[in-house]
Amino acid sequence: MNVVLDRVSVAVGGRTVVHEASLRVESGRFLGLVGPNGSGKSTLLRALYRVLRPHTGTVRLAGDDAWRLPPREVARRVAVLTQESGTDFDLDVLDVVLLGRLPHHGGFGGDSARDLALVRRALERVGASALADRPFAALSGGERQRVLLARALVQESQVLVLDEPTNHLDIAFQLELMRLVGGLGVTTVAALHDLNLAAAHCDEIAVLRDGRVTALGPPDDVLTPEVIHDVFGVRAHLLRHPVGGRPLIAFSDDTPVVTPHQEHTP
Ligand SMILES: Nc1ncnc2c1ncn2[C@@H]1O[C@H](COP(=O)(O)OP(=O)(O)OP(=O)(O)O)[C@@H](O)[C@H]1O
Repeated sequence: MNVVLDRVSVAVGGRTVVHEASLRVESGRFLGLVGPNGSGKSTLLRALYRVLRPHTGTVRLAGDDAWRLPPREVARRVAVLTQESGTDFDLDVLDVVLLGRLPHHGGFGGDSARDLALVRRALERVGASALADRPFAALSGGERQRVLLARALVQESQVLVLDEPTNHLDIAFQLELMRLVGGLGVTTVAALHDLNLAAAHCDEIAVLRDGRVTALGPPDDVLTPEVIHDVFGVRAHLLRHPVGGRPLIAFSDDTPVVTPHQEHTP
């Protein structure tokens, strides 16, 4: 299922924070959204998964305007893993993951043997089977993140939206999550802070700056030292990963601390 954003502008708190953003993610491709804090990544994603209505532009899922589709249909098409995904559930882990099946049912009580089998399998895939009967609220940040990924997996959607999915995760599970998501074959849009994870796993990268898409393309074309310096205000060196040759970015701390909006003096 392809995802197309066409000149999407979104305002929050009376201020436009995403300006005419256009993106196209082909079916099964993985787009990474990178950019400084406050550049509008989460806001753009919220417009995509139908939480914040753009004031101009369109979001299309397989050609259909996401804001004209019934919310349940969007929930069937798009699974979301965000930072704020329900940290206040008063439910056991198994039930939290079962919530991912809701878009496929009329409400609670529709859990079938297939649903439970999907939930068990998803918990296994994210290495969280042992947590199944624990209260969700009592889990660590990384354990919660795994469970919420399992919830997204059981949704069996064709589009996956991830907002800083590797937050809280140990390095092994960061890599596992990216590998797992990359192997699902679903269209994925992920806001990522780790440029090396983005370079290693994304088919394409969109760089947001002040709510505008300033660069878009394959990691090799986009994650250049020039773009990184321009957007993040840090000096970067482009290396090659010894295994596979993907871009590997090393940062130097010999640049003065500046915000990307300030003038840089050479
Ligand atoms: N509910 C809100 N009310 C007012 N302003 C908001 C709200 N949500 C976000 N903003 C502002 O919109 C801008 C974009 O925020 P957003 O969370 O989309 O950025 P981000 O790129 O995801 O940031 P980060 O990397 O820090 O998570 C920021 O200036 C933020 O302060």
